[in-house]
Amino acid sequence: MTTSTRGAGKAPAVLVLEDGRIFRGRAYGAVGETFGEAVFSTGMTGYQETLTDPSYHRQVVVMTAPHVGNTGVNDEDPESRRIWVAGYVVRDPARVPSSWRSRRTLDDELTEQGVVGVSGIDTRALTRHLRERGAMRVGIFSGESLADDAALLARVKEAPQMVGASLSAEVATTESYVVPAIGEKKFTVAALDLGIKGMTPHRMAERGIEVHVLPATATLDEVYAVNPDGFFLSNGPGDPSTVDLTVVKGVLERKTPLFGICFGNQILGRALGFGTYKLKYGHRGINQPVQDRTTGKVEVTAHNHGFAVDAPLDKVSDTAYGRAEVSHVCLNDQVVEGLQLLDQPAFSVQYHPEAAAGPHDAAYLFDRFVTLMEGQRA
Ligand SMILES: NC(=O)CC[C@H](N)C(=O)O
Repeated sequence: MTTSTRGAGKAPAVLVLEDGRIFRGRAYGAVGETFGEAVFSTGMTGYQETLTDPSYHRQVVVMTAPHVGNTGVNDEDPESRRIWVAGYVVRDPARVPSSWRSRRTLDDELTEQGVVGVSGIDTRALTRHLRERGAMRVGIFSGESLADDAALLARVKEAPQMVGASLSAEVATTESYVVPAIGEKKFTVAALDLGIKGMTPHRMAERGIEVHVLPATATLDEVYAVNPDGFFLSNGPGDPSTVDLTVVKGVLERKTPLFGICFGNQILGRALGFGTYKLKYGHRGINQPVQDRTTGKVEVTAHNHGFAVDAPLDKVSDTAYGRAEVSHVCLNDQVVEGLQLLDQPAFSVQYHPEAAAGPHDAAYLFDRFVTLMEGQRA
């Protein structure tokens, strides 16, 4: 969806929302044009992790934090091999980054990777607009010879919608690979890569898990070929209603311990027979309060989701795989943030316990997965 050229960093740029609202600023990163779904992230830090999270594929991310790029770009924090956001919107980019880890400026990195952005616009007004009207399609256009606004708006209206988009295959690995356990190997996990972040297998490896990361298209036979103690469903971009449920249902039938994160939670939900729906503007950021309904504890958590599971909060549901309940809920809006099965070892969360970036409150969920795998062996 993106075409771009290098250089001309301060060219005029225009951001056009599909409802006709327009913001004018200056080019940030590559000069050119791009289209996607406009969403906002409330994370004050962690922009490298956000940019490289494959779940942001086809989304134009608006940063509510007014200063972005202050710590530059380092080689340690990316969550995948490239930047995935379709476009980037900031108020006031840092001109001089400062960090002992910084290797280059964020502007240079965006330019290098051909990511079209815009700076110098009122991101607070834009965020309030998206909050009131909901996430919607957007285009960013920059360069010296911009077409008139009506022509740009017509192009935005031709861009694809997020509802109905099947995107995992565009971001996931095509070859399986192994992330070795750190220290003594205790378990083997088959992880379906629907757009996995690098920190996720690392969090498992830290707990003695050897993680076999499999392409999104892996079959049930390929999952069981690695002789897994557990099965993991990753985060990922797109609409969960487009995902084929054959593999996850096969895993549930065999009662293999299962853990899912974000897209994985939505897929587990659908496999259990719950619906998924699009939130008005979603949850993105690293400061979202979630209650674990099992313990009553509240965690501050990292989120990036535009869809959610439609499951009853007030009762246990009977599913094809036994009883299921909502284990976690977002305290801002009562959105379902986790599911657990009561008759077999399977659970998932809608948010990001791998915490890259984000607070580490939810790290215990990886320990829960280990406990389920231990229970299955005992
Ligand atoms: N981070 C994710 O896994 C996102 C899941 C899904 N694409 C959503 O937007 O809700």
